[in-house]
Amino acid sequence: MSVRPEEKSSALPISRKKVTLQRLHALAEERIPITVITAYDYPTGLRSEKNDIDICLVGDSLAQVALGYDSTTRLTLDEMIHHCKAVSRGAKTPFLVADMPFGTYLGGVDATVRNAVRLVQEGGVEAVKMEGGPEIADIIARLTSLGIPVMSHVGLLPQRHTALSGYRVQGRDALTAYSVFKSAKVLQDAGAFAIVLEAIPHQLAGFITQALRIPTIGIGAGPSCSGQVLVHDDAVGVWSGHKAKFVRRFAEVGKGAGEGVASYAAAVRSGQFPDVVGESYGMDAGQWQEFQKLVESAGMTPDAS
Ligand SMILES: Nc1nc(=O)c2c([nH]1)NC[C@@H]1CN(c3ccc(C(=O)N[C@@H](CCC(=O)O)C(=O)O)cc3)CN21
Ligand SMILES: CC(C)C(=O)C(=O)O
Ligand SMILES: [Mg+2]
Repeated sequence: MSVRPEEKSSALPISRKKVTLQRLHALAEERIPITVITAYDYPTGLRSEKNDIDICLVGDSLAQVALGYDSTTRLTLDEMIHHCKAVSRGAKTPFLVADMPFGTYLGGVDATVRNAVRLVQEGGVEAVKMEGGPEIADIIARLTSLGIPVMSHVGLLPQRHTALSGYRVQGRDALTAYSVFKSAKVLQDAGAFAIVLEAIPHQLAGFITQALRIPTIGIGAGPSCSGQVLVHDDAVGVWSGHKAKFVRRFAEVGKGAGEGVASYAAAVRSGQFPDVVGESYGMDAGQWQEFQKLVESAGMTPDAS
């Protein structure tokens, strides 16, 4: 299922039909790169809807990007559901996936099923994503068997940054590369419909993509994956925190937005804004006189001298 840049041009006619699992597998088989972007609220969900995104991911990166926490481990299930509700009102056509927040799939199979059901039922998402390897394979198998599709996520696991002593590229030596590959295989066999490969060497990502039946979605994993994902705020240049090496900014919205806010404040301070809004906001002279009489007869003349 690997995708070579020179093969990417033979694109199928873009379908604006609802993206389904079947469609995602067809894209991977045809070697048409799958486009994935995160969304955290209604406007970003709507942006993925309007710009032909295949998968919209309510990533737990929203902890840092949208809520200002210092780690994704701070995000609660209730907070995630709140954001999923907003995104799902905007992103109707993309396949909608939510990250299961840290801790919500670590308390056993039954508790995990309850939490995933809440994301689907209350949050309105179609599938869940979870970070980890063989240690969560039984949970993935259970959810899949119950009809909740699962996207898995290996390589750099942000929810484990403490255990991993930071956000580090994974699989750079033969042994850890083999372990990432084995994990991917086990997760596929457990029933995952796709797998995120985060921050691993491009050769390893290409190898895994060729070896698996399910699509691989890369972030910092090179061009050979079946698809790519980026954090929305990284892609449009809004995120002002740490910029990982794999990030490319496709717009500078943060700069433009900052200039807008600064210009607004300057215009208010200088009296350049606002103008008098005439016409529909106007009061005719007669009504204005009536108003003044009402104020006077109520003895409510202004205090100001
Ligand atoms: N804005 C944003 N973008 C993301 O991609 C993202 C988040 N936030 N928050 C949740 C996780 C955290 N992620 C991260 C965070 C840091 C690095 C990072 O600093 N990577 C180093 C690797 C250094 C190395 O191992 O040599 C880098 O410089 O790219 C990578 C992914 C990915 N996710
Ligand atoms: C970057 C993607 C893969 C993610 O997990 C997130 O945004 O939380
Ligand atoms: Mg995540």
